[in-house]
Amino acid sequence: MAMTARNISQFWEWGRKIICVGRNYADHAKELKNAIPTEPVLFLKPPSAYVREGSPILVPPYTGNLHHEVELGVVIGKGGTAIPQAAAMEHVAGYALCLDMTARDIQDECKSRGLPWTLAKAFNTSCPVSDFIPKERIPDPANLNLWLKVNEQLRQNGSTSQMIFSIPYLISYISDFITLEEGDLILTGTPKGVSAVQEHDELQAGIQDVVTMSFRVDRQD
Ligand SMILES: O=C([O-])CC(=O)C(=O)O
Ligand SMILES: [Mg+2]
Repeated sequence: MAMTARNISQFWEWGRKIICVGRNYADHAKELKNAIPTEPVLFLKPPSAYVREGSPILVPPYTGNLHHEVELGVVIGKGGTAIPQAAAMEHVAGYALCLDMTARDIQDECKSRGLPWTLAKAFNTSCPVSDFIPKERIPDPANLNLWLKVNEQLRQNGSTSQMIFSIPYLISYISDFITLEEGDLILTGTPKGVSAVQEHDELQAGIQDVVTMSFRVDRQD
């Protein structure tokens, strides 16, 4: 069989890790009554969390409060450990619009019991992802409008200029502890406006004039 070169524009098929940053927007930290972090809050999703347009977001049977979180995803093109902030953008191949689907009731229970967020954040279809956006199409990732609608109603509308920790800072910080590899994805946190979704809802999200995507919500059988 002929070897075919892997194409970064299908990074979700590579089986690489998804590193998520939490509480990176003060307005979202406040709406959930969390303190403003002094260091990035990190958690992971497995690559089995990816879902692409055309397939539904599945509500796990154990949650009664599934939330949307619209986020800018940063796709790593060149791996590294202890990457200095000044070189961080050289490690970026591009971007993707992502949702960090969250079982909020399970997360609340995990928080109160001091347990990890895995079942709240890492279940199948917890990471809907848009087409790959090459880096050249987003010259200033620190000034992008992100929005999300549920059944045509605007729920989230924020700007990446509100991030507490910048993309270069996050790449540098994460790579001090977790080696970044080509094809990894960093979810950079959500602005305010998170809310519950139900079976049969239609979610639409976009990055200003760059990309839009839509997903239907279904119940898991
Ligand atoms: O669950 C949370 O609120 C943390 C998080 O992912 C975010 O801020 O994007
Ligand atoms: Mg999030």
